[in-house]
Amino acid sequence: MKLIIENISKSFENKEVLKDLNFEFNKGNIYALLGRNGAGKTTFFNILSEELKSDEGKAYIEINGARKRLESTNLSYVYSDPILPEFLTGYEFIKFFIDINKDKLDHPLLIDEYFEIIKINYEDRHKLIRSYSHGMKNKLQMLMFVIRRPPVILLDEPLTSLDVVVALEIKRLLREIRKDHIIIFSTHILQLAKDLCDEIVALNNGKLSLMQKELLQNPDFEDKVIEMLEEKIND
Ligand SMILES: Nc1ncnc2c1ncn2[C@@H]1O[C@H](COP(=O)(O)OP(=O)(O)OP(=O)(O)O)[C@@H](O)[C@H]1O
Repeated sequence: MKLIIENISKSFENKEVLKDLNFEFNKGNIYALLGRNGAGKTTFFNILSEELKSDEGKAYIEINGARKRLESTNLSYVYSDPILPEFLTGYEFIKFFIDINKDKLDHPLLIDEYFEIIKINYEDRHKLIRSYSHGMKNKLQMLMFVIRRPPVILLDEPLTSLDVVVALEIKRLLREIRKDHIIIFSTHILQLAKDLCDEIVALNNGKLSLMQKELLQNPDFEDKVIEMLEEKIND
């Protein structure tokens, strides 16, 4: 399975943010998407999830050699600022989410079993989402891909608001499911990229480029990445 990016460009007014992106992401890998503030990482994710239209170019998904347009149903998108129905309880929301997706789910777990995975306790499950902390909302968003297991999972700075225990559990979960998915993870935390990711992709000057894998093993990893991002932005 592959996620294929072909000639994607996007400008806002006269600012060219994404410049003719071409790239292939492969199943079984967790990709760290690195870039400076304002490099266009969220814009790229918004285009993949069809929340934003590209000016040019398209994304495709190739499964068993058959290629089709990437659709929002092929992916789960975990936003850095969770967007959830605040007027429902966590439990009501997950029940609703399972109901609307039930035709697509293979052996779904019980609602409470899902909450066990993300360690939201019994009492909190029945509170309004409005009262949840940022980290709890983030965990609830994560459940959406845990339940639905779509081919492509996009995570926009998701672990920063999670406590260390839950962050570790989510990392474990991502490692466990990676073999069946394409996971792209935007982060500014270089140590996290090093810990969790198989490949590093830089978004710089509107272009995507794969960094050398050996960089992950390099003891000066952080310095090298910073150097690379600085160099590219000054080109
Ligand atoms: N809807 C919009 N209208 C105008 N400009 C926008 C819009 N969305 C994004 N931009 C601009 O596009 C550029 C890329 O923004 P984007 O949020 O994609 O960057 P990012 O890499 O996710 O940044 P960060 O790491 O700071 O979250 C920025 O200059 C931003 O101001």
